[in-house]
Amino acid sequence: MAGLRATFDNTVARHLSAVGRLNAVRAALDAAPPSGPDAASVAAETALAQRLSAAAAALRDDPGLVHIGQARLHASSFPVLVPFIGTGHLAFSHDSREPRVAALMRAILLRAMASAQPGQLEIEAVDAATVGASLAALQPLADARLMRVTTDAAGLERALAACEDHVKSVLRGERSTKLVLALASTPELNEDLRGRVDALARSGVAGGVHLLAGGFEQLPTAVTIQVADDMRVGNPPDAPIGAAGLNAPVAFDRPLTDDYVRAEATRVADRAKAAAELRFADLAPDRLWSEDPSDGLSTLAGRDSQGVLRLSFDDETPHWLVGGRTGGGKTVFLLDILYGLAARYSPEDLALYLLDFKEGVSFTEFTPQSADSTFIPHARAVGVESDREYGVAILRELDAEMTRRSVVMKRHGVARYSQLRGAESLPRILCVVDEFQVLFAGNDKLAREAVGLLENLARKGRSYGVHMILASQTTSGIEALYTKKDSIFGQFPLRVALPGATSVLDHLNPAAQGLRTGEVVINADGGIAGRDRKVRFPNAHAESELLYQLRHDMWSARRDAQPPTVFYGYAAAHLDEDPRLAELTETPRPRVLLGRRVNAALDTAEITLDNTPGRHLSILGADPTGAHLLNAAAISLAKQRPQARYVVAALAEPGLAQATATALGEQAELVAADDLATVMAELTEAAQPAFLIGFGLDAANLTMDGKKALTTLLRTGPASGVHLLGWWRGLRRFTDDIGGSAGREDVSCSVVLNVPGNELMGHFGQSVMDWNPRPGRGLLIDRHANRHDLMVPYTLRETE
Ligand SMILES: Nc1ncnc2c1ncn2[C@@H]1O[C@H](COP(=O)(O)OP(=O)(O)OP(=O)(O)O)[C@@H](O)[C@H]1O
Repeated sequence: MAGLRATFDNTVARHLSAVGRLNAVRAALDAAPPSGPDAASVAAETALAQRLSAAAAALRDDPGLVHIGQARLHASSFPVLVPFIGTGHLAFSHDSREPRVAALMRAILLRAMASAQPGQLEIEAVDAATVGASLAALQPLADARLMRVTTDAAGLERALAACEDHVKSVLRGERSTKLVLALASTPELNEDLRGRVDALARSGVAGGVHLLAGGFEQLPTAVTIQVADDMRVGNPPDAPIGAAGLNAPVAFDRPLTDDYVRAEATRVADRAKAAAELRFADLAPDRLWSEDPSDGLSTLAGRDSQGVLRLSFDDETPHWLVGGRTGGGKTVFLLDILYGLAARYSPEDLALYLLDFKEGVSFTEFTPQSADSTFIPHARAVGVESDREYGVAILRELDAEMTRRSVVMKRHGVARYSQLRGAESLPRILCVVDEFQVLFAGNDKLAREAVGLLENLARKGRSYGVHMILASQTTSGIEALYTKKDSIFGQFPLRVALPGATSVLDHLNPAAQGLRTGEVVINADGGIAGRDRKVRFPNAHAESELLYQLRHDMWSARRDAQPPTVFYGYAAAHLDEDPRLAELTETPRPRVLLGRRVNAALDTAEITLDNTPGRHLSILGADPTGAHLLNAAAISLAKQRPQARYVVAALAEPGLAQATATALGEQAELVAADDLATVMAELTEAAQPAFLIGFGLDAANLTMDGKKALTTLLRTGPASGVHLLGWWRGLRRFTDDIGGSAGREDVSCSVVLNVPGNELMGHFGQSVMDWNPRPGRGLLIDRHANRHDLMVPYTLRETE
């Protein structure tokens, strides 16, 4: 209300001032003799013209007045200023087909834009008769989105609608910016359109809209400029100063050259662009971690002419959906948001779970690196080029966290996260999944689980302070969500459309068309048309020093925040990095460390070799990783069973087999292929703790006796501490060697490498059907524990 009153008062004051000025001009002119260039009247006119010139000079810098030319009074002349922005409208009797009108309009628009505060003025222009040519020199303003030029009837309608919206929002006190409707030349105006133009003219000044209208003899409350050989300026017909107008011919100013107009327009556009920019430095608050997450998380997303846009994760907009083509700025936008949030909320109040898959954003930024061991202390888990399994594991973790929170909330008798904050300060959780559609790839059991988890998180997350950003660069990615379960889509009211986004907004909403790098459309109404705000967001990449500084500041203030668990999908895993290795001590129930499990904890993939039947390990598949696994297994065993006998059969990868024997030390024996059967029988017979480590057992040329020695060892060995760890490069040979399905339970642990799931089912059952072999991954199957885990097998470094 106060805003409206101030605007009204201001308008009245300006109006009165303009009236005063015009009356002064009129009085001076009326005082001059109407004609007769006698000496006395020439002297009087000259004096008058001088006074008017002085007055005009004093007013020249008033941005509300525009200079249109020199009025001639017989032998003298004075500048003519007419009120415009903030006070009234200007109409010309001719449209922009008249070159003098076109030139004057260009000059007036340029001056108006140049003297407006950045972001305070926009131009809607219509030029049908010259198809935009009369305003072409102002193109830099159009490029900078300060001016929109349309050339047809549909464009005129849209421009009128934009002006009407503008008036309404100014009258409602929602904005105070100005809009110029420049009708350089209009298509044929029917009664309805003409009525709308008149209505805008009548309400426009109070509503912040000013008309610059070519081809209008009459326009409510406008000063009309009659273009004839000698131009005359008329008053608004209903203005209190009368209808006589300025009774003097006015010579137009010499037109500005197109080059000059273009250069000035470029300068104005650049200035506006710089002023509309939100800097990365503006994202962080003055004081780190000073905001309270009880009612939601919020941060700055960008800026437009209306000012800065703040976005939230709260009950209204609990989750966001982000789309944009590759190179559209998704990484930068997400960095802006995540750094903005991390700078506002402490790690006790905000926990980040960040997942990226191969084709999109990388969250390495948040993790400790070899060159820089700092990290963002809010990050709890980060998946860089993750496997789907890791993504689903994190979603499971978050789902379990919601269950935990529901128990805590019940205990405190509250139903919402915000109420819980009074009793317990659990952090709000933000989980970002970039290229989330990867989770659905394959349409298998894992995909179905992912859909179920996402739906649950989307539906219930807001109550438990768990929020999500799902991002995708492809239409099919976004549509995948819709086709999976449209109920998920509805849980994402906040849509973020970056350049190239096609299906994030409603399909009838064209707002994301033509977006440029650094621009984003935000729509908090599920993407419906008309609820968009287009802002520019800071380029975090261009401010790497600030980024570095902020990360270091947060890291220094981290208190006891631990580094995140990080899963680098592309990285190999090594036994010597496993903290468990150092903890191993002598035991009759040794654990075999094999790799890193691809789960939320990223813990060790291991099996225990105790004396229950079947405790042997088979490694299956031609992938040479099999040899590396045997090496890791042997080294972990040697620490726990130093007194046992170790026999190494080097039937494949002899170099690694030899290196393994060497690593085992003195107690290791290498056995030749021909002696294998004998040694197996001997180990079974001796019934002393022993491990047979077979590299390439498929190459063993076993006779019937040899096969028997093997199956006997498998069946009876574990009871006396005799275990086989063998690598078969083919599944068929392995199943034959163990006696087919009859021997199935005799080897209860396996690591499958490059053997596809459909081939495994015969031996391992339906549950392994979806196993999809890929480099650097294995499937650890423990029949006794009835589990199978995806793992990254331990391998030796290339230099080892
Ligand atoms: N706000 C911005 N202002 C100016 N340039 C920007 C802005 N945001 C991004 N860019 C530029 O656009 C390019 C692409 O940005 P970004 O890496 O974020 O895209 P992306 O969509 O994540 O692409 P990809 O998926 O291929 O990694 C970068 O060179 C970046 O500097």
